Amino acid sequence: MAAAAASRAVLVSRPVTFVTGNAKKLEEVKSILGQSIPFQSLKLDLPELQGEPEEISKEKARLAAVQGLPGIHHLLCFFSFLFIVLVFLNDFIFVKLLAGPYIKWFLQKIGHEGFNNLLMAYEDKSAYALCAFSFALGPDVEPVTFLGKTPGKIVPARGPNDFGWDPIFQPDGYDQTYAEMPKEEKNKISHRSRALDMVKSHFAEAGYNFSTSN
Ligand SMILES: O=P(O)(O)OP(=O)(O)OP(=O)(O)OC[C@H]1O[C@@H](n2cnc3c(O)ncnc32)[C@H](O)[C@@H]1O
Ligand SMILES: [Mg+2]
Repeated sequence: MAAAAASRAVLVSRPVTFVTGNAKKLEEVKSILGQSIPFQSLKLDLPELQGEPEEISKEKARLAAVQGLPGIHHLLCFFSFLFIVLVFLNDFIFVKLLAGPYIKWFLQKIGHEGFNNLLMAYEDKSAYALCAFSFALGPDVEPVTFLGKTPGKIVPARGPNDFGWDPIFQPDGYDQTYAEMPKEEKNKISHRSRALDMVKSHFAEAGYNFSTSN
């Protein structure tokens, strides 16, 4: 497979652009990717779209490639998106009202406690964290999407409150919330690291060969 990748190696002279305005996400992506994929970050004011995770992520990558960096061809660009999707009741409409693309707004308005209060009536507090990265080679190329998922449940907040819903998400098989875990531990099992593992494999298979100075 290495030989196959080498025979179609693509020389990339620019680092990948990771589109985010969230410093905590950036910190995690830096530590998960290490030196494996050279990237720079860019904050773009993109709309928080609604719909299915994969579609939202792809559309944001398209918008980023077209609006964010006009005139640059062969641009490499990521976009990440994050969801907690509650799976109790199997009631998808309810689920979508409570979570997914609305999580940011929801957290701002009602906080961790409000989120838990809403779920009080339901015994099953199952949830999963989902991360979507869409990678666009340029404005005219269909983005490719990678989804990473970590199952768990929603619990009353525990641990430092410095990153979104980390204090109320406890992954399956752990007695700590994401917020209570050491960062390296979260990064081993998180939705984000699972999606980035797929990104890394994709890059290796595509034979991207970076020749950037940073
Ligand atoms: O869209 P960008 O600019 O990347 O930054 P954002 O803060 O809007 O990030 P998302 O749309 O991905 O995330 C929606 C919400 O989920 C939160 N969030 C994202 N990843 C998280 C994680 O791993 N743990 C806890 N909260 C997270 C984040 O703080 C937001 O409140
Ligand atoms: Mg966002």
